[in-house]
Amino acid sequence: MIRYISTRGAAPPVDFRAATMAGLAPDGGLYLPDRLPHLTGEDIAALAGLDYAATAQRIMQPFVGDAVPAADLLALCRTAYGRFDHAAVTPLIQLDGRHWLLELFHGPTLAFKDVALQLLGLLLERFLAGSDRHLTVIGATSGDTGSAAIHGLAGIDRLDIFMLHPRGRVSDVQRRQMTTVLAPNVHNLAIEGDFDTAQALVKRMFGDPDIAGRYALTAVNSINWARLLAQVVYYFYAAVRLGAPHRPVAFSVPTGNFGDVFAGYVAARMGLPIARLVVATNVNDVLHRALETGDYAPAGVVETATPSMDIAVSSNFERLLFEEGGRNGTALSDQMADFAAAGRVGLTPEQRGGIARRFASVRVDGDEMAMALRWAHERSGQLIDPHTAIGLSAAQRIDLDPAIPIVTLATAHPAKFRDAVERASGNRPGLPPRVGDLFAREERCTAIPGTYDALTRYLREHATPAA
Ligand SMILES: N[C@@H](CCOP(=O)(O)O)C(=O)O
Repeated sequence: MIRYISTRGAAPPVDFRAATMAGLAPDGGLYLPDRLPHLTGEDIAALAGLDYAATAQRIMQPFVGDAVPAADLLALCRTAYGRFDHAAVTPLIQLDGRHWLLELFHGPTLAFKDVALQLLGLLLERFLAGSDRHLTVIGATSGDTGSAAIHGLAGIDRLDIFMLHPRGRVSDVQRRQMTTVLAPNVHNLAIEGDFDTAQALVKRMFGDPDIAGRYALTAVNSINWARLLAQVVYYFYAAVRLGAPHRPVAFSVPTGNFGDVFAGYVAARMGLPIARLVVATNVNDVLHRALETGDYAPAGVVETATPSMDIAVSSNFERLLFEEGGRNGTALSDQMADFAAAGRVGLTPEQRGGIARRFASVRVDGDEMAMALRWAHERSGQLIDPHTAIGLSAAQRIDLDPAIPIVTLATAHPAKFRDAVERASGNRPGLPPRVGDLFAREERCTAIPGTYDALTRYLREHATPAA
């Protein structure tokens, strides 16, 4: 059975249930499976006959093991993906002979995060039902994770969620999707600072014995392995529909925290013929620079029309460094300590070589994003969101055999970023029926300074201790 090990090598291996409920490993590392199951060409071809929920169960079961029996996992997937308003759950849209969009935004909060967080909510609810524990979910969001997590976890018994977003730096739709959920277990905190301020505060809490010892903390950001696992599924689902295993497919992924594209890497390592994974960044380009130069050196973040990607420190890059560094927890732990001390770290030749075999990267600025957005609109009559346009622009510029189809992950519905879409295209997307009365709903949110003291004070006043 698959066990979960920490990238930092100093935490005991655990099963899927424990890894999911913990979020982050106790040594500060990120959980990864101790081995990846391999799918043969025949296994992959057999996925063609399955719908989305059945594909999800088939891909995830080896990772989940007996933490959830097969029939139950399938039922959870049917419930989670039954909440999407497209029969294909994640439909593929063709733009031209080569370019495709994989629409991941048909869930309750109109972003790809729903694919994982609808299921994660159900998994946490099930795991809690079989225990006498209370969980405190603590998360940081630049807009999409927060709304998807809140919609996945609102109302769950014995679970509270504290979601930090950078005040004034998320779109009005993103904010309201969070702050209009008034369930008593939901706490929205608007902090002074940017997403990295919020993410650093959250990570610090996990390493603080005073806090982590008092509350059973868990994470719903992509540092939680279960988030990524659910995202591996749509790479298989899309590639099979485009001819895998007989034809390789490339993916272009707009990314900030490296979670979504790392899920594609996992799919490739499991045997899916992925010709290339394109890391598409906006001008906050730490990932592009790391891939180009081998120097992982976060810099200050500037505000852009693609706020979900306005991130300096990319949490899941640690997972890639672990995988491509020979899965050596001690070496990775030293590398991360150097990173913490110097604020930058050099990749080893082994890491650079491994990464170059699977990934390419493109930095896309605001004008290039707007051009891709307009191109998609002219080509398909469809508005795309600015993050998707970053991915599409990168896909158009990548040097790849033209016979290989390239799928851009359409990570959010354009209505989530109405102002930016209108600025780029002159067209304002309407709000889909799902969120039609969003602007008439009451909001609840607490503004706090972006300091550890302010956050822990709030938590002590509002969270439930573990025992
Ligand atoms: N873009 C994200 C930032 C957090 O990413 P996650 O995938 O680690 O949850 C957001 O929308 O909040």
